[in-house]
Amino acid sequence: MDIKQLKVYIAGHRGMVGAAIWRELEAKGYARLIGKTSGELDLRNQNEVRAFFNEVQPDVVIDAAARVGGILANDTYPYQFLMDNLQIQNNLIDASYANGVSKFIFLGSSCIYPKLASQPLKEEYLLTGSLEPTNEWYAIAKIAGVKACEAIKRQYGKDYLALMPTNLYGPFDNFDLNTSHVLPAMIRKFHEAKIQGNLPVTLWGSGTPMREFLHVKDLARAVLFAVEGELKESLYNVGTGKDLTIRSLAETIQGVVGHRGEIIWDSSKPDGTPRKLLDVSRMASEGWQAEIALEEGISKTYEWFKENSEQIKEVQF
Ligand SMILES: NC(=O)C1=CN([C@@H]2O[C@H](COP(=O)(O)OP(=O)(O)OC[C@H]3O[C@@H](n4cnc5c(N)ncnc54)[C@H](OP(=O)(O)O)[C@@H]3O)[C@@H](O)[C@H]2O)C=CC1
Ligand SMILES: C[C@H]1O[C@H](OP(=O)(O)OP(=O)(O)OC[C@H]2O[C@@H](n3cnc4c(=O)[nH]c(N)nc43)[C@H](O)[C@@H]2O)[C@@H](O)[C@@H](O)C1=O
Repeated sequence: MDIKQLKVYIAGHRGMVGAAIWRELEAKGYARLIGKTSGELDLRNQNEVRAFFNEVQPDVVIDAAARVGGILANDTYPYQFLMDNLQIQNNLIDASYANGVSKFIFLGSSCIYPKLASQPLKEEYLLTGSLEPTNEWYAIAKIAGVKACEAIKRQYGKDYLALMPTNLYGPFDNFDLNTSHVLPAMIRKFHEAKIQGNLPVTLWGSGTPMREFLHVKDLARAVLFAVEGELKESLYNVGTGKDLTIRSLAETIQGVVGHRGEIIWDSSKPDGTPRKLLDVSRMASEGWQAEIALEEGISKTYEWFKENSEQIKEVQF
């Protein structure tokens, strides 16, 4: 059968990641994509999810639905980050298994690895140490998802796997200053400060933590690669393999935006994990690597932000 005729359900297709995967698959000719908003189908509700799978019978499921947010949101709403994510992924994985879905792709996050693990982070470092406290709730849910896919693959030989992306950014990101991740927050803060006459910009923490950033189009390419390929393992890191300090990121974004004011570091806000650089050699050995350089990706995202500033997404809990 032509793989492009498979029914592919993208859970969370309106989010930054789900929408990018939808665009990627659509552009490659996938003709039977399925998506439901959270208003149409609350994935925390097991009965609704079971009924949906019984009716639609997808062949492939991509789980890009989750409770997602930056460091402050994770730290402020531990119960939602733990429970919503467990419920969403358990319902999706179990309904997929029960309905004979042949391929399931689960998206986790690089925060699943121990806070102080050696760098770069290899897949086998999972569960070898304590987690970063600001996001341990979310990380524990994501680890359960990784393990559920691994268990199905091991016990039933099914192609259920987990991709662990590093910090992502791109069009349709969340630009709410309380709940967003750092990169969209910096774009918005520097842009708004610039148009108000280069006012000072306040950023969080010390600026010393290091982070790795992947453009969401690259992640969507990795998901397509996993849909079309037979990846051997059940867990793959997905990143660029390069990181930088938050201070350097700020200077890069300040340059792209053209802001000429002061930067103030608010030490009352958390730094989070000191470093979480992914070892991307496992994905590279399968034949996939990132393509979009950070500065190019930031410039494109800033252009998108300016063109869509009337309708930018602000996710509030
Ligand atoms: N953003 C990042 O930096 C990173 C993200 N990831 C992972 O990528 C995935 C997607 O993240 P991202 O696109 O950034 O997040 P978004 O917040 O942009 O999108 C999340 C999507 O999940 C859906 N969703 C949330 N709760 C429910 C629910 N109860 N029922 C149905 N749908 C629900 C939302 O649907 P609706 O819009 O209809 O409400 C939304 O479209 C997540 O698994 C995340 O862990 C991994 C690493 C980094
Ligand atoms: C993807 C990943 O995302 C989260 O982890 P995080 O990487 O720590 O998150 P972040 O992007 O919000 O911050 C990165 C760094 O940047 C600093 N920082 C400076 N100024 C701002 C600022 O204005 N906003 C934000 N949000 N951070 C700022 C901030 O203090 C921190 O040092 C987890 O949810 C985790 O679960 C997860 O998976």
